[in-house]
Amino acid sequence: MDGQKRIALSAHDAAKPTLAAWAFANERALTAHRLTATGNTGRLLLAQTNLKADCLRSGALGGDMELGAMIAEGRIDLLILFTDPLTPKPHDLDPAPLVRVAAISQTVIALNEATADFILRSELMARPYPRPHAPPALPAVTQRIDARKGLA
Ligand SMILES: O=C(CO)COP(=O)(O)O
Repeated sequence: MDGQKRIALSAHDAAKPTLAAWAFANERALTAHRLTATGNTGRLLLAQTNLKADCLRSGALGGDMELGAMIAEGRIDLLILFTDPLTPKPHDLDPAPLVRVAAISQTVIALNEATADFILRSELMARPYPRPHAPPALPAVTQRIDARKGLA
C-alpha cells in the first residue's frame, strides 16, 4: 500500500447518515486518499461533502460484488463499511462476502465509526505499508484443485 490509500466506503441505509457525517467531519484527512463508494453511499457523499469519489453500482444492484472483486484483486487498501445490525433487511447477508474477502486479502476494514476513527488517525495512513501475504491455501483445498486439473 502506498502513502495514498485506496479507500472504499459503503453503508447500509440506516447507517448512511452516520457515514456521511463521519466523512464530512474527516474531509481533510480523506482528501489525501483515493475514494471509491457503492452507488447510493457515493452519491450521498458527493452531495453532502466536498469529497470526490468513484461511484460503483448501487450495492443492491451489484455494487457490492464490484467492490468485492476490487478487494479480491488488491485494488482497495481500506474498506469502511458501516452496517446496521439492528434492522432486518432483504440484503442482510451482503456484507458477509466483503468481510470475508477483506480478511483474506489483508485489507484494512472498519465496520463502525470508532474503528474508522482509529484507522484514519493511524500513522500508517500516510506511509507505504507492505501488505502481509494472504494465508496459503489449505492443503486439502490445494489437493482438490490439483486433482480437478489432473495434476495429482
Ligand atoms: O449495499 C450496500 C452495503 O452492503 C450499500 O450500497 P449502496 O451504497 O448503493 O446503498
